Amino acid sequence: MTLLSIEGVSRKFGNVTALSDVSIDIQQGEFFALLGPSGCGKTTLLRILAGFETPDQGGVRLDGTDLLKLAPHKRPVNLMFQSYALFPHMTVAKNVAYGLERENLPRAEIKARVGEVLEKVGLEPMANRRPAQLSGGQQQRVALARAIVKRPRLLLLDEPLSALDKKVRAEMQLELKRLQHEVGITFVVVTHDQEEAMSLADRIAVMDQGRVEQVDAPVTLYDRPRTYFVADFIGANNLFTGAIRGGVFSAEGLGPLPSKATTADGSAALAIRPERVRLTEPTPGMVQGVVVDVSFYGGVSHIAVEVTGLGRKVLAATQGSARITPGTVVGVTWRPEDAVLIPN
Ligand SMILES: Nc1ncnc2c1ncn2[C@@H]1O[C@H](COP(=O)(O)OP(=O)(O)OP(=O)(O)O)[C@@H](O)[C@H]1O
Repeated sequence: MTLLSIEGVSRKFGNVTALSDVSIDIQQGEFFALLGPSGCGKTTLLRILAGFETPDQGGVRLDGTDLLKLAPHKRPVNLMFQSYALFPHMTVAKNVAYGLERENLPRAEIKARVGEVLEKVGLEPMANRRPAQLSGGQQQRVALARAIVKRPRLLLLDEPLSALDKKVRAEMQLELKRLQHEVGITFVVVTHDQEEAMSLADRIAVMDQGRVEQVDAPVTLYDRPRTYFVADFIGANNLFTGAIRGGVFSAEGLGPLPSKATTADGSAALAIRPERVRLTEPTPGMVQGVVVDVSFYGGVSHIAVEVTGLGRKVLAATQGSARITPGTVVGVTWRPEDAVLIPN
């Protein structure tokens, strides 16, 4: 069931186009991510949903009602900020109760709801502490508790984990996912960190320069990128530009490459993941190159091959430590079905 419909939203600031005809449907109960490089417009879109920004064109519906007509505080939407914005002089419990107290709910109900939420985020034993007496990860949980205690239909999270160090961040990712499942609230998270988006979200909208490039599940974005930008942005990839003629893809400077062309003739790109690249004995007609670097990253090895005629390296990845040394001349190939063709 669609909860949120973003329909043809555009926004300009002077001559900068922050959003250009953005349309996205977000499902009830979904963990959704807006992912893209700095300046792609994701924060602007989040601010439009929260009500701090208005689009020049387009509409936004939540549960079928026009969200843009509602003032920010009237929207069944909560925004969790990057900086947690906790009140330093209030206890954890007070911080969480604050939003409910402002709604003048009965004391008993506030107490029950705060207790329930603190238990969910594992902070009950710390209910009487002040934010300064908590770790970064615990402060994060308070912020989250404060956002979900009001039971919004939609929770917006702006780079929620960027202030945490790597280890705490990994823990909080799992925690966020678990909590989202448990409370069943639809989450929309903004991030420029693709690993974070991939590990958290059910679906991701990849954005670039104010446009939505692709909306899909993480695995689909990885395996079947539909645009050059997505193929390049999500994970490591080897990309070749060229053209499809008569069902065969030929790369500029290299000639035909293994692929199964199902798309029409015309200019296109070919993407092949490093883990799909096979390095073999070179045979005539095969793409060839010289191994220039072998790096072991605990579990996987990355092998860089300077490809003849390309003036550029191709990256291969293998499990374990690679039994190949720099200077070796190799053939570079892959199974045709592993190559992704992206028409221009
Ligand atoms: N209030 C504003 N006035 C002028 N330009 C703005 C304003 N807000 C955003 N922009 C511009 O609009 C574009 C999109 O900005 P936005 O903050 O939405 O991007 P972002 O993807 O969230 O980037 P970041 O990850 O750096 O926050 C940028 O070029 C930005 O400079």
